[in-house]
Amino acid sequence: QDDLPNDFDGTERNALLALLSEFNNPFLKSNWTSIMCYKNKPPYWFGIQCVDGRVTGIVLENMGLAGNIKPDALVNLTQLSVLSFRNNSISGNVMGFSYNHKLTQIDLSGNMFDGPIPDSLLTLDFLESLQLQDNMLTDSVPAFNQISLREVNVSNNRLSGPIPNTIVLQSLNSSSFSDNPGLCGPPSPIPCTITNNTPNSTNTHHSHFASIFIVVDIIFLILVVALFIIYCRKSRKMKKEKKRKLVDQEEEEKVDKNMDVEEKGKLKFMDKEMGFELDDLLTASAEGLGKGNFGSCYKIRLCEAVTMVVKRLRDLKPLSSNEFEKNLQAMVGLTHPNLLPLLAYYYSTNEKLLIYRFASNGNVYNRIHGERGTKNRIPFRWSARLSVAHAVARALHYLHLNPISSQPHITAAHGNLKSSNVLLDQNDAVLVSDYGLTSLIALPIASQRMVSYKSPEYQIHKRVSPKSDVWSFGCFVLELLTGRVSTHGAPVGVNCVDLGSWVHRAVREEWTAEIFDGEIAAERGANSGMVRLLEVAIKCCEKSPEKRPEMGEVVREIEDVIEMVEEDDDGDGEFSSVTDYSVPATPVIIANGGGDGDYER
Ligand SMILES: Nc1ncnc2c1ncn2[C@@H]1O[C@H](COP(=O)(O)OP(=O)(O)OP(=O)(O)O)[C@@H](O)[C@H]1O
Repeated sequence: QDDLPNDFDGTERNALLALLSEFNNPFLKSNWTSIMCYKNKPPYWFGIQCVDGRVTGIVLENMGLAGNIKPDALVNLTQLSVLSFRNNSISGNVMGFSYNHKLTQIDLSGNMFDGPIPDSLLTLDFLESLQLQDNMLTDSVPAFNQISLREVNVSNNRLSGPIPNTIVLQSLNSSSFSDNPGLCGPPSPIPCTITNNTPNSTNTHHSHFASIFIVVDIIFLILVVALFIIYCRKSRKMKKEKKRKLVDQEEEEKVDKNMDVEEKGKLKFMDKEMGFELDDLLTASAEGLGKGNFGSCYKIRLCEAVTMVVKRLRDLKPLSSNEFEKNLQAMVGLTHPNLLPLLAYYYSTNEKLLIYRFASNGNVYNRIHGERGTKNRIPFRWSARLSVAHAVARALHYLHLNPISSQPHITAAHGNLKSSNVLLDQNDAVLVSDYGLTSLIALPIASQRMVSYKSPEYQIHKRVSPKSDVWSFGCFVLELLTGRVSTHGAPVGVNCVDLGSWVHRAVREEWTAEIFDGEIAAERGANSGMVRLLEVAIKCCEKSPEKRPEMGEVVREIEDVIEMVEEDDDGDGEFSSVTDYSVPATPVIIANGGGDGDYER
């Protein structure tokens, strides 16, 4: 098996051979033959890195490669993480990177690339190093601002215009931008001056105009000079005064500006200072956790014991700093053991960040669906699922009892409850995240992307309420019970099921036993508890909000189920941990395989 070539349909091999044909390099031509990569063996082709038979790196440095690379040369190399053509003689425009989201390092330095730096580089969320120095690149520097980006060098090119005012670019050394005659503004020492270059035709027109009135101008000038001489002494005194005032004013403006920069550069802590600042987050090592509906999350390791998560928000309403702050400060005082607390936030015109503690055992979506069918799968036991349902119900109940004060108009307290927003910390404590953000998001975007807005009442009456959270909770519990991916919150491209309709149909047609995830259905004595929890979930998913229970009632019903399960559990009463490695007991009833939905979206 290990020796099998794994060439991913040959598309990656073809992409590399297309590159080879551009370079016309005899050594590569003789080397890049036969099988490119074998599964679990080092790659056979020079300069190519593979993992599991997929191309993850192209490193062809100092090889005298010449020729042009096509703009779409990399589209089929979707697993690419490292790309280096350093010190060759490659010319033409830089290729596009729109399909290479895994790229972390790009080095095209020391070539003859010309034309603009492609904007597709801005979409690489995990890019850490970008080396473009010593080329002939023109136009402006794109507004790079990926948090992961630690090194950028565009020196010795033909770039021009002001360096964009992004946190990432502004934190670089001026040497990263040196030797670009047209580049200006900080961090480069060359200031940007406003040029008033009038077009040629206008110049001609002006000179013609000037020649007609030249005599008048001269007479006027003589008069002015005469007047100037007469009033010279008096005006000198006035000028001095004016100049002193201007200097004072400039000094004041400078102080204001510095204060503004200082103000912008600070994190606002919700409760207490945490002993780190924005700079610490920006300079520490960062790892992408994933892209959500409202931004990307990064894991930032500040030191051995402290790991934070920075959520970089996008698609927000246009909010002023005060409005943004007011919305977040309204969450101060929300404390519940099952709510992930917001620790700090950051606002500037271009950047809005939220800072949370890192929950090291990941999210419940991965816990339910991750590693299915592999030996790495850790069974997610029935009692652990019941504990998660209980904790999430308690968190929602707490949110419903403590509405966020600045948001009386936002009636769904969470608004986006789904399994990827339920996290597990190192002790498997359940932490509901992403609450309290509804008021930051414009309604059209919220209605497309947030779970509460997928509820029947929003579809029909364009209304959400705390009962929409109850509906989202019902869908979440159905996901826990069935092991099937719910439509509401499934990642793009994953098979999923409208669980509410699917379960109703299953109950109506009396194939109830097939509802439960095979992994839990096989557990001894679990059935009656699972059926009770299923009934709770079905009630929560009622089409009419009025028929759904309040969260307090849901908590009580789940506690009844827990009590029943503990009694049935031969008196041992121990609930398994969410990451329980123990093997399930004897199988009892038929069940689905979990994971792959029969009904696609
Ligand atoms: N504090 C945290 N600790 C650990 N993982 C986290 C933390 N916050 C977010 N994540 C993970 O980072 C990834 C991206 O999270 P994010 O909230 O941006 O997107 P999402 O939950 O997939 O969708 P949405 O934007 O709709 O909430 C998810 O896998 C999420 O579980």
